[in-house]
Amino acid sequence: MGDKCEKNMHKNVCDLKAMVNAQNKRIDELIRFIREGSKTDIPQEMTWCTCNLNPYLECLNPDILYHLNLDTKSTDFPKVFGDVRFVCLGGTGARMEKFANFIISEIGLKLSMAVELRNISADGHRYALFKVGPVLVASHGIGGPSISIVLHELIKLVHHAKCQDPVFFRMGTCGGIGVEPGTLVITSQPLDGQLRPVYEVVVHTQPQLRPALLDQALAKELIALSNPCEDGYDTVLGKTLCANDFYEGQSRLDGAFCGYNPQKKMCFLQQISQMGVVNMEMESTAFAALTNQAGIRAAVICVAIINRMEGDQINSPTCVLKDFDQRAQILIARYMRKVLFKCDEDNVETCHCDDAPGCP
Ligand SMILES: O=P(O)(O)O[C@H]1O[C@H](CO)[C@@H](O)[C@H]1O
Ligand SMILES: O=c1cc[nH]c(=O)[nH]1
Repeated sequence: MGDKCEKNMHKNVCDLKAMVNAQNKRIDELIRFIREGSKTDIPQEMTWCTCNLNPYLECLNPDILYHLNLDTKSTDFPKVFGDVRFVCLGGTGARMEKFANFIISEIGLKLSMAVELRNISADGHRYALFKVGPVLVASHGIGGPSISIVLHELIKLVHHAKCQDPVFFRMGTCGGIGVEPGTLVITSQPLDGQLRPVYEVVVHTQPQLRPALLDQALAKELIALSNPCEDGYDTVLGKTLCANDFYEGQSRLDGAFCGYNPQKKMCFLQQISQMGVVNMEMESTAFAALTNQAGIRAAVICVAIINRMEGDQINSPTCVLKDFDQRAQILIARYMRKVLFKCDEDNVETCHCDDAPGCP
């Protein structure tokens, strides 16, 4: 009885503490708003501020990031992850491990020969997680629910680690809408299956529509880093349709079920193309909504592995798909070098690499 009472009291104290903290943060925000008023031209949703996060997090001691197999008691988050500046996500563990290896040389990081790249979350058996200096690399599986879970945990990770203004990327594959296979697509606006710029989360039976917003300046910065003549492929900016399914959800004719005909499919693809949609994939709305809610700058870069105007089946040879896979990685590496070494690709001699990790 005494124990139960104590537990209840502890919970009430925790709830009260969380409420007071949340209120204090709101008051701080209000004061800042009154002081700075319209001088502040940074949209609030694009400012990394932990005050947007769940106030109950402060009561968790330890906080267990179950799917990443990490907790704040056995890992010193600020020490291990505090230097993270980029968080890169993609569908599969194997692709993300390759990216982690690629980024080691791309950012001139010197890993001690004795230190092997290690999947930090291997024992969680859900997602892969690698750390390469200031770059955290994770897999997210397929679809909104899967990426949502790993994003909750990664956002908590960067929060607990006190990372400074981290930038998140989703790098993936997609079906192109009227673009050549191999084209790199940077998402300007993700749309859900109903063509709404939102991610729908059902809470207590009620659908909540969260704005699926990406950082437009970051998208433009990435486009500016592409070089179609040298790269040998196009990089385009456009809207992305985020489906909940690979087959019927993307109007394919090759799923196990299909309740429409080829004319209806083409009509749909043309309709979305006219709206400015250039590709389809399956995670961009969740990714944009969660990062936006946390005020984290984020971008989605996917390579088209098929032009859906011309077919449904992915029939490019594995070696071609491997080459396609590298394209988003190359662009993201350019961005990282630009940020870390403060240099333009065209003007390498003006680089300053004082705050770069293990700078050669
Ligand atoms: O290539 P990745 O990043 O895994 O993403 C795309 O590929 C999967 C479907 O094959 C979906 O998850 C889609 O979004
Ligand atoms: O057509 C495609 C290709 C990759 N990923 C998708 O979601 N759709």
